[in-house]
Amino acid sequence: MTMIQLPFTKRLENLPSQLKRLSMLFSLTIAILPPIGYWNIASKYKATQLAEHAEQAAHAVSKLVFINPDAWDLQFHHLGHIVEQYRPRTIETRIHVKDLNGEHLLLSESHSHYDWPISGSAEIKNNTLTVGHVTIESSQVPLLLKTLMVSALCLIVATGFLIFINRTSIRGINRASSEINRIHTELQQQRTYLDSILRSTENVAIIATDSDWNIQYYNDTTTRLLTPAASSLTGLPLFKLHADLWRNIQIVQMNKHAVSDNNTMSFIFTEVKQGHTHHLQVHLYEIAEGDSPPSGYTLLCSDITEQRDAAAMIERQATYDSLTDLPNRRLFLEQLERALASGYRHQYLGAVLFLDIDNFKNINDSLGHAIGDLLLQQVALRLQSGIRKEDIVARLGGDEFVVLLQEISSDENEAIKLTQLFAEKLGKTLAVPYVVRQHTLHITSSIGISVFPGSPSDQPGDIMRQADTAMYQAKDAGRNTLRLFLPSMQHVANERLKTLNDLRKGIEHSEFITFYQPQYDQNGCMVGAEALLRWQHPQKGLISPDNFIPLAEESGLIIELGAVVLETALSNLYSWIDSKQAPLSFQISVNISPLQFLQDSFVLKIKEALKNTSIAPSNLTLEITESVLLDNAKLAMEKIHALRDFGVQFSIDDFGTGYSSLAYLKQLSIDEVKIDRSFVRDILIDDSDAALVETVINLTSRLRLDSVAEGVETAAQFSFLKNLGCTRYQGYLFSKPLPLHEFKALLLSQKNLMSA
Ligand SMILES: Nc1nc2c(ncn2[C@@H]2O[C@@H]3COP(=O)(O)O[C@H]4[C@@H](O)[C@H](n5cnc6c(=O)[nH]c(N)nc65)O[C@@H]4COP(=O)(O)O[C@H]3[C@H]2O)c(=O)[nH]1
Repeated sequence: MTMIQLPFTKRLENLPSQLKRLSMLFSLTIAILPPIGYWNIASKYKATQLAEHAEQAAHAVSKLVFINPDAWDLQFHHLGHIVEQYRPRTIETRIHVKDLNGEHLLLSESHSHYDWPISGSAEIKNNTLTVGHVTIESSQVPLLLKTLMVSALCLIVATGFLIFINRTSIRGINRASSEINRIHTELQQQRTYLDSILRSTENVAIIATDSDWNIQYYNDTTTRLLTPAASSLTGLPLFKLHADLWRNIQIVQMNKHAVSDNNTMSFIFTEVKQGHTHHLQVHLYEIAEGDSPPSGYTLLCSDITEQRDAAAMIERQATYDSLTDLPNRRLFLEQLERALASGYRHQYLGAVLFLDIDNFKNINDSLGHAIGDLLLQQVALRLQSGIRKEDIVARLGGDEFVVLLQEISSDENEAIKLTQLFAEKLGKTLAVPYVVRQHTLHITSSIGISVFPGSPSDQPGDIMRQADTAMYQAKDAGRNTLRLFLPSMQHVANERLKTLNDLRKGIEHSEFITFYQPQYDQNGCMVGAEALLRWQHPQKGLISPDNFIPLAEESGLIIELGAVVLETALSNLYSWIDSKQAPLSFQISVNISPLQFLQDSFVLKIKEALKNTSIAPSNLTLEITESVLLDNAKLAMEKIHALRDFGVQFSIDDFGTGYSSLAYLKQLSIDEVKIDRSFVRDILIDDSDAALVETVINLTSRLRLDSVAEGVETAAQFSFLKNLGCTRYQGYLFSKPLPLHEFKALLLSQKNLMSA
């Protein structure tokens, strides 16, 4: 950056002193030259005058010599008379007439003082012979006095001139100079200010050119941003600074109307420097007055690479899932919209596969989110490698994935067949065991398929909903399967959504009540009861748990419901024991859903519930299913141990229906095993069921565990089980699950029976 130079101000500053010197010189000249000139001229004139008079006098004397050559020098009187005639009248003079030997013949004086004389002399001739001289002298003192007077006059004039020059011109110049200096200082300040502004625009290269695109000004950023070859750019044509940028400017100028706003043109220039892509935002301003051609151009270039990268990153974050790097719901819906339009146009069918990992929540909750996340990443990779290039796989969130298959076939049957085959293959690919850290995980998936376009009015949201509905159908059908969306499913999906809303409202309005089903020992004594949930729906009446527990588990609402049952059952037990309706040892069994059990705060919540209701921990039996023990046995056992140490009892519910192995039972730190009612039901007709029940009872007795037979409906079943050594019984033979008041009545009758 260069500062404004004002050379004339420097010269102007020097002007007064120069003028002063000049005027002094001039005054000196005025003071000196005229007197000298006067002196010279006047003295020369006087000398000439004296010489002329001397000449005339000598001539007159020469005539006398001619007449009397021998005695002329004795005729003093006559000589005196002659020379007197030629004496200058205006000045005082002394006339000498001398013979050839220099002897004075005559000395005639008109005045007595002749200091510092000047003289004029002429020869007296006798024919050609010089016989003497006439010399006329005069004093130079009067001339000197006059010269001094002239000098004095000139001095006055010179002094006056000096004073005049000083008073007028020099002061004026000084004033003008200081005014110019002030303006200059102001300009400098403004320039400095502007410079600092220009400098502060660190990321903006500013270049000003003349009308021929030669650089007139540039800031420091220019050299950094455009890395020119030349060290100084001033005067350099713009195309030499950056040939590619120059080409862009030319193109922009050609398409001025398309990109310009009055005299401003903007464009983005992209270049690759050392393997990195850089984006420059360029603003080009024409410097022009009205319609006149531009007198120059200003270019502002700023590096917007970072902003662009950030925008691209934000765009990516908005459209991609950060965990799996798959497209997210938004991007998927956009692609689906395009696929719908194109499929409809070209009469090709496509499909959306809605995929959900079965029981993923259990993995996530039991092994931790980190393992869950790693598993999802592996699932994403398998899905991606299993699709064609033109298909898209996206993650909607959690363990939900969607696959978009485009242009499968123009024939509907063919499209459905191919999609089903593809979905089956995908399901198998996903079922291959995963190794995540030290865990080997087995998963299955439920897949819902929607083939599109069904109707021209189909929107992406409709297709997604249909695939989602089909996926839920697959889940309901026992998981690890796939379902194709059928219009009838929509009704089921709507019902499901409605039930979920009702469920939420039901919790809010305390529509859930607890029933109690008694449990008996071998002697027919009531020793405990199982708390069973019911939904007292305002319109639909009493709803059985089989109709809402699965949905409550899927939606997580089971946690709230489970807490309600636990609290209600414990506080009721307290009042029964307190009122002596039930013995101190009376056992209350409460079902615990896997989701409840997997909660980190589970142990704490159970302890708190017991403390809040003042129930001894040994009165509470928690019924858990085997599945909670399978996924993360270590953590499950830790929780069981913590609560057993506290005194709480544990029961394995639905024993025999899942993966239960009798060997495994040994390692479980539990108190009882509940034999599922499906085995009890057929115990007298199915030998294998009878054998299994017998084995379970034998084992539990050897392990000193209680065995509870569920669903005992007949006396025959009861006696068969009793013979096998089953310790407790629950079933319609004794009582159905009862509402509180009926159960209390049952307790009372039992008490009366005992005391009778
Ligand atoms: N056919 C027949 N059935 C009998 C007989 N004796 C009892 N039952 C039924 O067997 C089920 C026993 O409960 P479960 O195995 O824990 O099975 C329960 C349990 O898994 C779940 N459930 C019920 N209440 C709760 C709860 O509070 N929390 C949780 N997490 N699940 C619950 O719902 C399931 C069904 O409960 P319910 O419909 O009450 O069905 C009850 C009961 O009514 C019989 O002799 N014959």
